[in-house]
Formats: sequence, C-alpha cells, structure tokens
Amino acid sequence: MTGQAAGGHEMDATSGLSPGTADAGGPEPLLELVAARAAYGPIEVLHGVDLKVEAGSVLALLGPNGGGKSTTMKVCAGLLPLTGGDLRFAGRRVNGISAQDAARLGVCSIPEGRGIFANLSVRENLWVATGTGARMEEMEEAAYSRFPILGKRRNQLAGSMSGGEQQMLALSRALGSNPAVLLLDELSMGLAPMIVTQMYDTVAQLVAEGLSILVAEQFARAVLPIADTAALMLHGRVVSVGRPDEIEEQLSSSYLGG
Ligand SMILES: Nc1ncnc2c1ncn2[C@@H]1O[C@H](COP(=O)(O)OP(=O)(O)OP(=O)(O)O)[C@@H](O)[C@H]1O
Repeated sequence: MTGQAAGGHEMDATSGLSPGTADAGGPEPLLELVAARAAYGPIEVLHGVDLKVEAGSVLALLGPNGGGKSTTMKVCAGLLPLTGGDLRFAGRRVNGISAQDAARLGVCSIPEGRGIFANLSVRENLWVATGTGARMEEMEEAAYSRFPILGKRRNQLAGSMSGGEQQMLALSRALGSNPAVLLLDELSMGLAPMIVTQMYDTVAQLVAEGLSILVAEQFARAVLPIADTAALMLHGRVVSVGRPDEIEEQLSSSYLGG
C-alpha cells in the first residue's frame, strides 16, 4: 500500500507514518504510547503512560513541572528508550527506534529551548535543517512566506532575535522535513501572551494543512483553544484525558498558568 501521509510523506505500510487502516475498527492513531515506562538511570519517571495522537489532531499534554511531559516527548521522538510498554507509529510497534529513524518516519520534535543554533544566522539555521533532505530554496521560501519577519532577519544571528522569532525559526526548521507529527515542548516558554497566541494560531493553521501535533504545555490556557484532546499528567502518569472543556474543569488554577 502506498499513499500520502498527513505531512506529505510518500510511504508504504511498513516504512512510513500514515493514518493506517489496520482493521475494521478504524484508522490507527499516528502516534501512540501504551503503558509506557521510562527512566533516567535507575529512577523511573514514566510509570505506564497511555496516549494517542490521532491523524490531523492536536493532543495537549498538560501538567505542572516535573510531571513527565518532556520525558514523554523524548520517548516519542526516539530520544529516550522505553523500559516498558510500547511506542507505536501508525499502529506499528517501534520500541527502541532511534531519533533518526523516528524522524524518517515523519516524527519531528522541537525541544524545550527550541533547539536552534544561537551563533548561526537564520539562513544558516535553515541550511543546517536541510540535512533532512529539504532544498534550501524551498526551505527559505516556506519559512519567509509563513513568517515574513524571518526574511528580514535572514542574516541576523538566531541568538540575538526575540523569543517569538526564535520559535518561528524553530518551527520553520522542523517543517522543512515535512513531518507528519510535530512534537512541541513548551512552545509558550518565555514568550509574551500575544506572541503565544500568534504561535498557536500558526499551529492551528498547520493542523488545518494536515499535520498532527503533540504539544506539552504548562500554560494550559494557551493551548486548550486549539486542542482536540487534552491529557493531564502528574507524577509520571496521565491522570485524565478528554476534550479540553472536560479537562479544564479538572485543572486546578495553578495548572492553568494563572
Ligand atoms: N536528564 C534527566 N536526568 C534525571 N532526571 C530527569 C532528567 N530529566 C528529567 N528528569 C526528572 O524526570 C521527572 C520528569 O521530568 P520532565 O522534564 O519530563 O517533566 P515536565 O513535566 O516536562 O516538567 P518541566 O515542564 O519542568 O520540564 C522529574 O522528576 C525530573 O526531575
């Protein structure tokens, strides 16, 4: 079977991320954790996490510091191996997958802190991201048409730009690999509320274009308006999953980020 994945990847049933139709029960989630456990050395921090990112949807992973959101993202990106349970892409069990292979399957992550090179210019940062196979001209054109400010700053060092501009650059780099699933960790970190709203408007646009998104946020109010599903994570466990309005009732005011 061949087809076009949500992010535009050509793939077949065994080598790429697709909405998948394994059985009559309906399409498989693009990305799924089943009873996932993970540890740093001897200390287990994920104690059996279940999560599903459905095709063309936004799953918001919420919760306070230390709950395990970033660790969950690392596991999904192939940056940290599971110590138990399963990681599945498009219904396929891929436990132990490397970050490179996860990226090849169409999973792309923007880590907490954005992962850009502060001492390189905007153009150079985009150029480094062409290592995933994108063409530089296309990469620049896509980045500057989505975020015109990046075009104006093309020769500026990334580290000297505002937090919002850096996040735009990080998104542009990630989109260059034409992912099917985007993992965003704390998109709002260090950004003014208005910029956060703009960034999430962009995320909503990306979902409308077919991307699926898992976003970890402490600042629940920023992401809930665009989320299809929200999961609340505490002490390495997902304690609640539901529609944003259902979850909102369960979030204490401290988790709402003021
Ligand atoms: N590299 C690491 N080595 C050891 N322990 C870690 C490491 N990274 C995270 N932890 C621990 O794992 C637990 C989960 O942390 P994690 O960063 O996943 O939570 P989080 O919900 O993303 O919080 P935050 O928003 O503060 O990043 C915490 O107890 C944290 O101290």
